[in-house]
Amino acid sequence: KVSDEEVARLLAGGIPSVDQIHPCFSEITYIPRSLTDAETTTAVLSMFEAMGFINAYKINRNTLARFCLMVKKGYRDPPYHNWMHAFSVAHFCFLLCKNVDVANYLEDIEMLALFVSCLCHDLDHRGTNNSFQIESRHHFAQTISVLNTEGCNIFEQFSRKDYQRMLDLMCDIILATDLAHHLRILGDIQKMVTEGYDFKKPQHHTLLLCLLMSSCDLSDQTKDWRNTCKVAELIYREFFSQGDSEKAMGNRPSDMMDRDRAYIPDLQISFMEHIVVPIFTVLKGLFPPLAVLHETISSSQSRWKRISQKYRDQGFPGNGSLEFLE
Ligand SMILES: COc1ccc(Cl)c(-c2nnc3c(C)nc4ccc(C(=O)NCC(C)C)cc4n23)c1
Ligand SMILES: [Mg+2]
Repeated sequence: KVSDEEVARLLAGGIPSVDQIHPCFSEITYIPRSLTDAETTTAVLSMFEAMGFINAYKINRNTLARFCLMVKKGYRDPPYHNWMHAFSVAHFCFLLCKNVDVANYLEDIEMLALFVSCLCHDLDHRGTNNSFQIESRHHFAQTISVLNTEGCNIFEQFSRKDYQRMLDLMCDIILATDLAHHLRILGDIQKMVTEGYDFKKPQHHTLLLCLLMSSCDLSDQTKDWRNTCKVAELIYREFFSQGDSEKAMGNRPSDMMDRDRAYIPDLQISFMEHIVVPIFTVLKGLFPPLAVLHETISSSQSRWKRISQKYRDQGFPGNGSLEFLE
């Protein structure tokens, strides 16, 4: 699946510093989707290097390059849940590592597990989300199969104990990307922040890893309005094609997936209110420097409300089309 030539080509120029990828690459406002697909694989290597993982964990560069190429190939090409999504999720994890003192909250191995889980968390996503099926198990299974591929196991030099810990961490983190799981533990996360984070409590580490994974998974919402619109366009293109195939099978899709019944502004208002805002509110509680992200999200939320009102007043059919995205 990954040729020696591809690996050699990726490593040919050496691993650039993140500032060579882009001077603003480590800033909280940087938009990872601005990079071209071709630049992303090198950028992943640069992030591994910048976070000190290559030296700290004696990761073999050839193995790392092959692993990254293998993960990238492990993504299909639906409108949203593709490699660019995984890359942007991993970039936000890098931003957290560089802009917040996570080292006071998590062990290094937990940070590495989070970053690798971000890269792999939606592996082989088909662009559909059958609620009855816990797809996150499949994404974790795919992660294991990448690690078991010849020349791709970036953790092969780990002790048996550390290797087992890494796999347990990635399993917990990737299974946490299921939104239903997130909604179940949100109360515990909020309680943890109110009580005060306790580094000595393993449960606090697990809850924090789940919170950080969810915030990375939704980090598109922390960028500018143009990015928010672009992402909404991709998400609903994916949702509506699932709805179309459900109709073709004679089933009635949920409103969210039905291009004839979805009213996108209201769906986004509800998604922001129930999922995005609570996550970044609790994140701001833990890490005050991230308050700026909460402000961005709140302004997007009010912008969706203005759009919703405007198109209601104009008797907008709300037929799921996206031309309202000014
Ligand atoms: C963190 O895990 C996921 C998994 C899958 C997706 Cl698509 C997303 C995601 N990422 N960006 C978005 C945006 C902009 N809008 C969304 C609107 C609705 C839903 C959705 O799944 N609603 C049903 C649920 C609440 C029971 C997800 C949306 N979403 C995040
Ligand atoms: Mg995802």
